[in-house]
Amino acid sequence: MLELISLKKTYKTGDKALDNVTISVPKGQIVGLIGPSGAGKSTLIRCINRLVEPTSGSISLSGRAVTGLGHRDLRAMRRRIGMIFQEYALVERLTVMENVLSGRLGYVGFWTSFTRHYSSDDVSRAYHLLDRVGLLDHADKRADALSGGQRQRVGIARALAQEPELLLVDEPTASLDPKTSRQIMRLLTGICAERDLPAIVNIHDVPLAQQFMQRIVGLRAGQVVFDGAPSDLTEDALSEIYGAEDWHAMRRGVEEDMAAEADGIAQLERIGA
Ligand SMILES: Nc1ncnc2c1ncn2[C@@H]1O[C@H](COP(=O)(O)OP(=O)(O)OP(=O)(O)O)[C@@H](O)[C@H]1O
Repeated sequence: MLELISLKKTYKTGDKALDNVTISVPKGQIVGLIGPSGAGKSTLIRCINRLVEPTSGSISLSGRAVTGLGHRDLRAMRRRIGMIFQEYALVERLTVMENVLSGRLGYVGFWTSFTRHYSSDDVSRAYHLLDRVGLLDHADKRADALSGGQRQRVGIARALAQEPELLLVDEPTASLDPKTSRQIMRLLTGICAERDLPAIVNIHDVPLAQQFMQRIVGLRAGQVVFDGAPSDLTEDALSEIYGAEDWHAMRRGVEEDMAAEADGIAQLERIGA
């Protein structure tokens, strides 16, 4: 269980990015964080693993405090939190396998990280994860030879190699086309369900959030203005979160895209492919 209590963040510039955020996320729950640009979504994600230092409030994971930890304990705590980024953050010249194994770096000593001789347990775990994300045949490819969707699969496998207790996911599909985005969301939610892993996903695409998230938290100007099931995300609730921003445009886009995808499948079926 992740617990955030009265979390506040005011940057040195005076920008109030988070204003009294209180939420808890039980094991296995996958929460979509939505809101307009500047609402504080990235700040919230980054406060949880203290890449950004909260101004006040408390954070705990499985009953253990995250706020107030010194350097050493913070490093140990960060192992327990897997992070998946929009831009994948892979090491381009390393192989898929090496990128996944780098998820173990928080656990190994300096010499292992320097020589990159991982234990056979680490290697077999990495193979297992590559199989789960559908990349077993690509283990020896360099990361820069992969498509966007494949790169995000490596990002997911690397985060899981840490054996995290929580996943923080920052706009995982922002650089992907709609069909690949849905495949990635399906993979991510499937993995969280299998492992009873809680996740917070910063997702700017409302229809995608509604389709895949179990719970949605809407932020506006650093405050939680919606917290509920995707089915409760009515037009009024969306107006409350987004104000004048045109979220209708996003919804139209996804409907057109899903219709095109269904059309393509029907055509393939007609020609017997
Ligand atoms: N490093 C920083 N220094 C000063 N202000 C910042 C910093 N990072 C973010 N902010 C401010 O904090 C507020 C919240 O920003 P944040 O990036 O968390 O929002 P967001 O909801 O993730 O936006 P987006 O969807 O555009 O990424 C904004 O007003 C932003 O300008």
